[in-house]
Amino acid sequence: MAVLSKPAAEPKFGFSPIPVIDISDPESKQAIVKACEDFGFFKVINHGVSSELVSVLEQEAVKFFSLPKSEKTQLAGYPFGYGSREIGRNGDVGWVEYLLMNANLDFGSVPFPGIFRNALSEYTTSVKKMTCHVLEMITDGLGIKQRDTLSKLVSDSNTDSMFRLNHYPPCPLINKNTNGGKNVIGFGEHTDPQIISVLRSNNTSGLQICLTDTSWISVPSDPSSFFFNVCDSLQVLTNGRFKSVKHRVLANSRKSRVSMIYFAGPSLTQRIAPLTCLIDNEEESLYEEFTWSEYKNSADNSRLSDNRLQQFKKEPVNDS
Ligand SMILES: C=C1C[C@]23C[C@@]1(O)CC[C@H]2[C@@]12CC[C@H](O)[C@@](C)(C(=O)O1)[C@H]2[C@@H]3C(=O)O
Ligand SMILES: O=C(O)CCC(=O)C(=O)O
Ligand SMILES: [Fe+2]
Repeated sequence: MAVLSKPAAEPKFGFSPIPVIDISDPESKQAIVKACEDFGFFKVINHGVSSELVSVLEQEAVKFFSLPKSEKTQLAGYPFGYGSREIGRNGDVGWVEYLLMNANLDFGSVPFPGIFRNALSEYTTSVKKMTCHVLEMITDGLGIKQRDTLSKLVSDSNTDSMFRLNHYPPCPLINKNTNGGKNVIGFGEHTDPQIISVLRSNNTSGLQICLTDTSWISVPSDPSSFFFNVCDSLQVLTNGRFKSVKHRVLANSRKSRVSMIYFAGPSLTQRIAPLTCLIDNEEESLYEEFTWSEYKNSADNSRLSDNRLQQFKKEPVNDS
């Protein structure tokens, strides 16, 4: 598979610079805002999501991915269902298989064992609650009076939030003798289009975030924590103050990686534009308004690594 890239730089000082936020402490709200500005990424601890629930969901996901390919592909379909190697429908590939679904699905109706369906339903409910709590800490930290300004965008049962289970099998292509020690891409570089995404994985590393256009840093795995990722729509809502972080996953030669990601998105009709309460008198709005449905359609027609916000950037106004 043509998913090889140059070897990645490892973190430089042997420690991880990724901000760690204790969300049980209300004082953390400024630290979250700073993390969203500097990294577009942070790790959350003391989150209140049951570790038992997480481990049941992971076990059920592992069982699902170990089914014969014919059984898994019965669920195939874009954009909801099982996929293998192909990501999206525009030619992207990775060393990954996945289940992708609307997070507000009636899980009672999906053709999985009861224990899997219940875990999906309880996990998405619990992670959504945590996400709304974090979004409220962010609005507080930004000094926005109405605490639910962001959380209300993702809290309804009609939102277009998504849930994804990814499985990266051990990759035999990673071998110094046969591929010169190059990386194999599990999930290619991209930003997430939604508002905020919440990732949890097993103990296998592979996730990297891009801080500048050239330097990738590895995110040490931590199965008991959640990683929050600022997405494109939150970059727009904050008029570029928060950064939608570019990220990717590298395959591992020996261990499989299982990740679960909740993409908190708005309803299809929601209008996305910089929040007026965040724009100072002299400041210009950097983005044209769009509806989530417009943005999603254009995202679905793009390649993974495309800069999807580019077409919504306003031309700078020249005063002179
Ligand atoms: C190549 C693609 C896959 C993707 C839709 C797209 O056309 C561009 C955005 C991709 C992405 C990245 C974040 C999420 O994993 C995802 C579900 C999303 O909302 O946007 C995927 C899309 C997908 O896998 O369908
Ligand atoms: O699987 C992962 O760890 C990250 C995958 C990802 O970025 C995505 O599905 O959008
Ligand atoms: Fe992503």
